[in-house]
Formats: sequence, structure tokens, C-alpha cells
Amino acid sequence: GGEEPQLAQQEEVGRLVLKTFTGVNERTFLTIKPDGVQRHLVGEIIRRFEKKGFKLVGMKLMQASEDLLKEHYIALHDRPFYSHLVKYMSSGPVVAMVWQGLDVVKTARMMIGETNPADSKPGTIRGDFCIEVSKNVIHGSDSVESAQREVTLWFSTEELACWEDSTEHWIYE
Ligand SMILES: Nc1ncnc2c1ncn2[C@@H]1O[C@@H]2COP(=O)(O)O[C@H]2[C@H]1O
Repeated sequence: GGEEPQLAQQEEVGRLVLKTFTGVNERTFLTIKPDGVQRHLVGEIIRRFEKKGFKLVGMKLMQASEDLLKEHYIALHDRPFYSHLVKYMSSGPVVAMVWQGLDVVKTARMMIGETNPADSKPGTIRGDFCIEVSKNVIHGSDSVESAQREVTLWFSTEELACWEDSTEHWIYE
């Protein structure tokens, strides 16, 4: 009984957030994985999204806890590689980021490449910088809904910056 109104309220907030972060305000969650940090790819990866024209609205270098990563990868908890994945992701610092822009979820996935680097074309991040699926350098949200879930899981609202990009007139019609 008592929990239902709260749940309805949460769903309402969810719908509102989803409506707010559409069009040029669409947001995605990206994280440079421990192998990407160790291999000094942080600058190169950020450079690609920055030069593309997307807006960086949140970023932090952090060592993620196993609890956070278990929640982040909850949809994969039945997969045989789940616990290995959680251990690897918590083994060193990652760079968690929120990027904003028109169709940023889909476009970032295209820039990242396929989950398996062997299927990723040259020119994509995974196509250019890695070989194995279990060391694939970067994560990107796979849908607007998972982006919303992942952004709120990894960042508080105070950690996200709202700023005006002076080049926007040269990027959007
Ligand atoms: N067969 C696999 N073996 C190990 N890790 C995998 C396998 N398939 C997927 N993954 C990892 O699981 C992750 C899920 O989403 P990511 O985009 O972070 O990238 C994926 C890979 O790092």
C-alpha cells in the first residue's frame, strides 16, 4: 500500500527526465575502462567526442566499487563473464563522463564500434585501439533509457554542469 504512490512519483520523475533530455539535450553515459586509462587513451578518446561537437557535461576519474558496477551491469548478471567483468571494471580508475547533443546515444555507439573489437571498423575507438571483448577500452549507453539510468546511477545532479557552448551555432542549424 504505502510504497505505491512513491513508485508512481519515481516513474513520473523518470518520464520528465526522459522528456527533458531529448533533441540537442540528449545525454549519454560513457566510461573509459581501466585498460583505457592504463594505456593512456584518455586524451585521445575525449578528443574524439569533443571534436565531433558533443558537449561534455560531467566527468570524473574514480575507482568504482564492485557494488556500483554490479548495479551498472545488472542486466548481465546471468552471463558467465559477469563477475569477471565487475572485477576488471573495479581493478583501477575509470573516467566516467556524460556527453550531450543531438542523437548522442546512437552516434557515440557508432564512434565506439561493436562490443567485440574484432567486429569494429577502423576509425572507431574499439576498431583502432583494442583487440579483445573483455578489454574493450570504453563503455557507452545502448539506449536513451539506459543512458538515463546510468547517468543517475553514476552522477548526482550537482556533478553535472549546465553551460552554454559558444560554438553551438556552428554545429546545429
Ligand atoms: N564474451 C565476453 N567475455 C567477456 N566480457 C564480455 C563478453 N561479452 C561482453 N563482455 C563485456 O561486457 C560488457 C558489457 O557492455 P560494455 O559496452 O561495457 O562492454 C562489454 C564487454 O566489456
